[in-house]
Order: sequence, then structure tokens, then C-alpha cells
Amino acid sequence: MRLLRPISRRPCRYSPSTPVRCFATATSNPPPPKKVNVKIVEVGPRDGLQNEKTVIPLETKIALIEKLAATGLKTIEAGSFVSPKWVPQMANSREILDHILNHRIKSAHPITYSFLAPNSKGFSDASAMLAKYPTAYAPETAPESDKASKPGLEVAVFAAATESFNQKNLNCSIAESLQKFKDVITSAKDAGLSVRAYISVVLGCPFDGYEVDPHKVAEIATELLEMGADEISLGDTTGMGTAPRTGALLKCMESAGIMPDDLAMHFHDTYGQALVNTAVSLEHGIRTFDSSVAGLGGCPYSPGATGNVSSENMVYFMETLGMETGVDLDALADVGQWISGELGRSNDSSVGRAVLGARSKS
Ligand SMILES: CC(C)(COP(=O)([O-])OP(=O)([O-])OC[C@H]1O[C@@H](n2cnc3c(N)ncnc32)[C@H](O)[C@@H]1OP(=O)([O-])[O-])[C@@H](O)C(=O)NCCC(=O)NCCSC(=O)C[C@@](C)(O)CC(=O)[O-]
Repeated sequence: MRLLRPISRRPCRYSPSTPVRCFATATSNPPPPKKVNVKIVEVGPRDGLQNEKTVIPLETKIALIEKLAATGLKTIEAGSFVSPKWVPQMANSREILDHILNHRIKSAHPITYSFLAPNSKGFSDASAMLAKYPTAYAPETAPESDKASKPGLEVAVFAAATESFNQKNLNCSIAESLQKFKDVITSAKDAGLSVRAYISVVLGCPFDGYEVDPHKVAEIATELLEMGADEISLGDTTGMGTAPRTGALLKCMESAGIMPDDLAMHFHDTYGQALVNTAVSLEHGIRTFDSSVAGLGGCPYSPGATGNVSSENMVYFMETLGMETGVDLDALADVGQWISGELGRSNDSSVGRAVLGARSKS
């Protein structure tokens, strides 16, 4: 069990008043500033595609994951073990996991692939595949050499900050879903998988509006961390988050003793506030951000919500702040354009379009 301590008692690498880049004090020959790494979690193949109305062929989904893997992204959410009656688009996640384990997608660096599994049925479907290829992935405790040559795997559970959204999304109360997650998290840890836990609608709910209690978010996050989750991703599912409310939420998390390293932020860009909220999160020490290529996405249970902030915009934003993402923006822009074409929709990444436009002029 992870012990949570008040934030003031554990040395924090960053505080709200720390500028994102810290330059060394003047010397005659100051070394170049060391870049701060940020982790971009690409959620396009799952969050991005789950709400598309026409059935996307398995080959297209696999091609998307392979193309993303070649851009430098190190974490890719690849599918979801949920009821096909509820989310038909994710019905072939089993085949996607099979492909990842069986074919070892080519990449110049180790990649962790993440799959949603909100209950024991979802996890047992996923673990049946792991049993088929028991040595095809690198467990968390594997030696570095194994981690370099085999994919890492992560299981993601998901709760909500409001009862109404939890009921719509998972057909049970928050307490009941947390109970179900206990088994999933324990089994995932036993199998050597890392665990991510989402909390949706943390900054606004399609049913309860702005009435989301940040203390409730902190309470759920604490419970999930104590169950063994490695990371909590705070979802602004509706995109209703604003800079002051993002700041207030993160302050509340800090007061509850939840460390910035334990958190990721998951912004949808419905109101165009995602990067503003990202900047606030950076100031609070968060270094992991979810995004989806070409801004794909939208939650089936959040009417009107648009996609996640686009990965191209996120990478550009981080790199222009002098932070290191490890992602090749040009290559990512190509993937965004390609998948938009495959889906017959417009490319929703302004940076993606700008990169391609600038290239076509040169
Ligand atoms: C959780 C359930 C299944 C409960 O749904 P339920 O109907 O209450 O489940 P049940 O336990 O009563 O079982 C009913 C049937 O579903 C089957 N079943 C039961 N579980 C599974 C499973 N895991 N995989 C496949 N099948 C399953 C089960 O076997 C049974 O089949 P039947 O006997 O009728 O043939 C359902 O509510 C569900 O699938 N919900 C998924 C909702 C979802 O995927 N939402 C989108 C992801 S969350 C999100 O997008 C937000 C996020 C993460 O991106 C962050 C953010 O932006 O906020």
C-alpha cells in the first residue's frame, strides 16, 4: 500500500511558484539549461476512436498504432476491454493486444501500451491474451534489457467524480466501481502490469454542470493510489475546465497529499482551454499529459464533448516552452493527416495543419 504524506513533508521537485525552466545562477560559462522531460500519453487509438460512428477496420487501428509508435511516443492507449454492447468500436481490442504481443511493433525505443479494463470480465479477457504469450511483454520488474526489447503493458480503470456520470458510464455507483477496481488492480499488479486510473468529469459534468467537488476527486484519487494505482489521470471530459478551476483542483490535490508525480492531466478541448489548463498544470508540477493525434475523440457518455487536445498542439506547446517530449512533430503531423483522411473527417489539430501547410510551401 502506498502511504500518502502531506505534500509539505515530501520534497517536491516543483512548486506552483517555480518557473517551468530553471536556469543556473550566473557563472562565466553557464552550462546549457537541462531540458525537463514531459510524458505525452497518446490516447487517439482508444479515446480518439471509441466514439466514431462507422466501424473502423482492425487494419486501420493497427496501422494507426504502428505509425504513432514510429513518432517517438512512448505510451500509447491502444484499446478497451469493455462491453461491445456499450462501446461497439472497441470490440476488437483483443485482436489489437494480440498484434502487439505477437508482432512486436517496430520502434526505436520501448513503448508501453495501455488498455482500459473496468471490471474482472475485462481484465480476464485481456489476461487470457497475456497467458497466450507469457514472455512477449516486459513486466514492471523486468531487467532493463527486456524492457528495451519488449512492449510494456498498462491496465487502466476509470471512475468518475460525480455519481450521475459514473452511473451513465459504468452502470454503477462510484463506490461499486471502486470495489470492482480493487480486483482488477490486484490482478494487474500480480501480472507485472502498471496501472493507470482515470477520474472523469473532474472540472465539469454533462449532468451536474460545474458542481464537481474537488475534495471528492482527491478522495477517489487517494483511494485508487492506496489500492496500488501507479498514476491518476484527471479527466476534463467535457472540456469545461478553466485556468482558475484547474489551479483550484490541483491545490486541493496537493492539500490531500497527492504528489504531482502521481498525476496526469487529460484535457478535452471543447472550449479551447486545454493548453491554458495544461500551462496551469505545468506550474503545479504535473509532467504527464494525455492527448490524441489530430484531436480525435469525444466520450460516448458526454454529449457534445469534442476530442482531446491534439497531440500535435501538445508537442508544439511543450517544445516551444523548452521541454522535451521525444516526439517528432513532423512525423506526428503526417499521422494526424493520414488518420483524418481514413476517417473522412477534418484534421482538428491547428498545429498539424500548420506544419503540413508550411512544408507544402517550402
Ligand atoms: C462496465 C460495463 C461492462 C458494465 O455494464 P453492465 O451491463 O452493468 O455489466 P454486467 O456486469 O451486468 O454485464 C452485462 C453484460 O456485459 C458483459 N460485460 C461486462 N463487462 C464486460 C467487459 N469488460 N467486456 C465485455 N463484456 C462485458 C457481461 O458479460 C454481460 O454479457 P451478457 O451476459 O449480457 O452477454 C459497461 O458499463 C461498460 O462496458 N461501460 C464502458 C463505458 C466506456 O467504455 N466508456 C468510455 C470509456 S471512459 C472515457 O472515455 C473517459 C476517459 C477515460 O477517456 C477520461 C475522460 O475523458 O474523462
